[in-house]
Amino acid sequence: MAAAAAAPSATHSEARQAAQAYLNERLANGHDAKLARPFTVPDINIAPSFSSNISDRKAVAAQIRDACTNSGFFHITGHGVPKEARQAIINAAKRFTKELPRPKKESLHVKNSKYFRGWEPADYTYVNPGDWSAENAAPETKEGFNWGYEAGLDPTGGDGQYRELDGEDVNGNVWPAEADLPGFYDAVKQYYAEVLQLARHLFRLFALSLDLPENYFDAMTTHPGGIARLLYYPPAKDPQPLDPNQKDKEIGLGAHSDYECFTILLCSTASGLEILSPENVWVPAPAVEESFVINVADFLMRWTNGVYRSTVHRVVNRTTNERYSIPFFFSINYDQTVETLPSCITADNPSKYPPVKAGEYILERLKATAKDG
Ligand SMILES: O=C(O)CCC(=O)C(=O)O
Ligand SMILES: [Fe+2]
Repeated sequence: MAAAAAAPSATHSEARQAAQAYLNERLANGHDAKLARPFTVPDINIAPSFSSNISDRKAVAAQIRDACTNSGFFHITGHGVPKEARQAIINAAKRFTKELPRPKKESLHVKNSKYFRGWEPADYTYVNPGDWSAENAAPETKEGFNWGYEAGLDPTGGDGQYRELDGEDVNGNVWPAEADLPGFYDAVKQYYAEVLQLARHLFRLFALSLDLPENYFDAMTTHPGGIARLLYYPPAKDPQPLDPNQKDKEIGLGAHSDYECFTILLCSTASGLEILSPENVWVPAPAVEESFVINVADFLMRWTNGVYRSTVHRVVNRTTNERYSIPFFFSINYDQTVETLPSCITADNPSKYPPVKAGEYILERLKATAKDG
């Protein structure tokens, strides 16, 4: 059953504690893990998935299933998102970071948003959320700007039913004034429209990959959650090569797993993203030209009863170059309550999770990473 009308939601603490426990467990264990096969981030050309022939679409879906049950990360090429839109959003990230004066950024400060939208300064988040009050707590080096879905960014025009993370009939986005950053909103809109439609397409492939009808998620993504961020990582002051025995001091973004269903990530430069293998080794995600990185996030892991893997990752800029990235975290309609997907329940793997409303789960996870959360 996908939608459960009167089903109770999971408690907030369940969402928070399960996620923290998972992260702790992943960071602490794994040295003895025996892998059935190498941990890889495969390249998947999804061009055949746009074919009218179902067997072509199923062939791509099979590759996605393989990646999601192994590393939980893959690259896609053949996605059809134009180069101009990708360049324009990287440029928008640079302009927001470098051209918007500090007082204008302050007026968009994320601390003023109960939905975590707006400007997130570098010292606002900590490498290990939870220890931010400890004396030696290290701030992350990244700076960012967050926004979410709004019907005006959706090429379908939406269905008029968007609800915020807490179910409110409002939209929590905040934007710089057009006069302060001319053309910024347009670049965001052009890119967001592209990745939103790509995400809906990918969800159809996820459905096939999970032995569900291809349109299984369509009605759940008519006014979906879709938080995106412009991220800036400053050059390393003291660049250090990746070394499992050394403790990195300059962490751009601390170890975490993403919260929603899956992430579509665009990066300006090759290096920086590192993925934690089951043996507890940080593996650099290799850059693939023209590609996006796709990774499974926690809500989908939960929804698939753990069949699909949400994998811990972090970002360390080990170069003296600036790094920009644009993650897009795709969710379903925030007001949708879900139960474990039927194709992921077997006699050996009974449902592990109670029903949960998408927005409530994600809001709780966002609160847990914030300073005052
Ligand atoms: O900047 C990146 O490459 C990854 C960002 C990321 O993991 C996140 O924002 O969750
Ligand atoms: Fe992430």
